[in-house]
Amino acid sequence: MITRAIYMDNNATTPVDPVVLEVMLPYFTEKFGNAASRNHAYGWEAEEAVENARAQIAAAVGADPKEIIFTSGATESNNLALKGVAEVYREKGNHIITVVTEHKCILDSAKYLEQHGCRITYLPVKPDGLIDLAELEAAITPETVLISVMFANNEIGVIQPVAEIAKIAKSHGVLFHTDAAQALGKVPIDVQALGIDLMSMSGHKLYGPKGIGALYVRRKNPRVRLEAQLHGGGHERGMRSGTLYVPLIVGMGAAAERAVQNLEVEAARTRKLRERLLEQITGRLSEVYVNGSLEHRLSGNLNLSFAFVEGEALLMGLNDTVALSSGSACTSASLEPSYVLKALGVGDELAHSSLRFGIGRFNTEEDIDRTSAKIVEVVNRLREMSPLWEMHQEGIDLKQMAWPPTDFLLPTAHPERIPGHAVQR
Ligand SMILES: Cc1ncc(COP(=O)(O)O)c(C=O)c1O
Repeated sequence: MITRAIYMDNNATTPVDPVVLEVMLPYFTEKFGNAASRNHAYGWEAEEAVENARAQIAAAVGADPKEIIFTSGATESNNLALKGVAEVYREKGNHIITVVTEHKCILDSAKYLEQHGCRITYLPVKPDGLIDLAELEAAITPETVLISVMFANNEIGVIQPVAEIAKIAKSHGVLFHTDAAQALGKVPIDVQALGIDLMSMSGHKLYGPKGIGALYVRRKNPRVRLEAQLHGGGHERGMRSGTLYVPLIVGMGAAAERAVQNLEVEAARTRKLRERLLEQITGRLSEVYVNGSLEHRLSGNLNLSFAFVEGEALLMGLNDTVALSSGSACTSASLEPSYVLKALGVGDELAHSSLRFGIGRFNTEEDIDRTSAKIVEVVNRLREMSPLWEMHQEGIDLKQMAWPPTDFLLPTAHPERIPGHAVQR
């Protein structure tokens, strides 16, 4: 019998919760109507299900149901937010501010807009992954129409100061968009209290299905206007045409409702699991570093660099036991080190030696114990094969040598940058 590896890559995607699947199933079979069919019960039934899901999502984030637009996922929501705002507000200005550590779908949308007459400011981040609010404010000009800063990062889980960003944006009359694909269901979100104008969400990050997402678009104070990016039957108040995928919408609604109901308890549980994992790993291995702030972070996320070990080799040694991502493989098919880790100032070698742990709803203490035991075993085995590790153990100062390259897997390339967060033992 093949035993499946533990799944601990919940920032990449989450399994559909069986309770959510149960709610979705009838909409694939007997309740198959088109939500836009106004002439018969099949259509009415589908429309009712869509509106129920819209209300569930709105309630999960403190919005009005009319402010929720269904899309195919956070990628589409982010494209619609950036391009939709840029087109409508062009008369006011053409400047957008975002951050270097955003998801590629924000960065690539920004790049596209740059090719079409927009000016984009890409804010840097501090070594802990947070933006500098003074730098944000200084970047605003009379031409600025939008600030887009992600709620929580997909690689390092770092949570940005969203309420403060919104306040700055509002005081300058600039719209504020946040990509909350990773945050929804893990961090309490109230778009009114936080002052968010547009917010992207995704079904498959919160134990709902893939291929479905939503965009929150504020209707009052201010009323945000958007240029549609998909034209057709005028669905979703004309902002996103296309026949609604009812089963997925129903699934996302149920998933959002369930995620926020159990939010506090689940966040505390996953935080404890993360602490257990970190303690077990750093208690038994030296030269392990935490990437990004531990304080301002999603409870289930951990991103670690293991000096003197190559991340891909580490993953290969682990993948019969646990499914994780590395800081080099997750961004693209190439083995470029993660641009997010590089933005924190992590050297190439330590970025290449990083692993992302995404602890989720179905992980247990036993998963943590098995994962840490295997990591310790594989890291020790790989380090034993490394001549650099041997030299390091003998106390040879590798920095003083002409060979190897100066920052080659040296812990000194990385620590001290995050006081209190670099775990060195
Ligand atoms: C922060 C963030 N934004 C956007 C996306 C894209 O979401 P989707 O897969 O729903 O298009 C992801 C998923 O990887 C993400 O983590």
